[in-house]
Amino acid sequence: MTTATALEARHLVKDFRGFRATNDVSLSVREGEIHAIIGPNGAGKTTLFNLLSGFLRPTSGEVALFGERIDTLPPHLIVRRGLSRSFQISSVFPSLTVRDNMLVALESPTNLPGQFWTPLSRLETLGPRADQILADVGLGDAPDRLAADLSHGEKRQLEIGISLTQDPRVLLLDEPTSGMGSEGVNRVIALVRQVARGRTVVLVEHNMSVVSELADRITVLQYGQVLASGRYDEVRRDPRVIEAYLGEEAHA
Ligand SMILES: Nc1ncnc2c1ncn2[C@@H]1O[C@H](COP(=O)(O)OP(=O)(O)OP(=O)(O)O)[C@@H](O)[C@H]1O
Repeated sequence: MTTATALEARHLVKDFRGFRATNDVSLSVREGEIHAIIGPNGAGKTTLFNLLSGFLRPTSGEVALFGERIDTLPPHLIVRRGLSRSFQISSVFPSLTVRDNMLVALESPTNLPGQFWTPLSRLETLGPRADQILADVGLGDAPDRLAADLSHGEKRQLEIGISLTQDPRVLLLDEPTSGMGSEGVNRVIALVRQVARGRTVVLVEHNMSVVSELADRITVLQYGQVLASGRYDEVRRDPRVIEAYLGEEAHA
């Protein structure tokens, strides 16, 4: 049985005033897999993420979602096609409760056709959906807490919950464990596994133990180029990858 390609980059190039941050990157993410993008600082991971989600336009090359080009679309239309990315914590409104944050996300313009304000009755129908997603991301017992009072890890849970309001087929997560202690990291690993059920996940991640726990396949970037791509256990043995990035860890 062949697996469909969910997300594909074809010869992507991104230049910033003469500096080539993304250099002929081709990458294929299969439907249903967890795919990690790794690489040293400055390798071009964030730039690639921005290209995949439409927040940057490529200088050349293409991005395709389930076989259809999306690199010419604005981000909100890419979301409607089924690709959603977690934003940094800034997408959370600190002065709202956890549940109200979910309601705001559920009634955002990408979820509802053009209406600036939402009638109370509509918000009420969104409530059960908000509660379900909060339960899925492990915040089912915290609906009335102010987002400002959440721990760093809980904010990331809420943030992932917000990206799930779009019910994406492909979810992009940008360093979901950054700044967390081991307890938070373990919680996020479990959460990513849970949200990956029935969808495709692409994540940028620095923590190699998280990558080894979660990723079916990885793509290693260096100097804006793909150094290696494939199954985690194969790629970690690639001498070029050991040399460039994994270092001591790969010898362990
Ligand atoms: N808007 C921009 N203008 C100019 N240069 C940029 C811009 N965005 C990124 N760069 C450069 O492109 C290169 C890749 O940056 P990018 O943030 O994509 O790397 P990264 O792998 O995500 O790094 P990190 O792990 O440190 O987050 C860096 O040298 C960076 O300075």
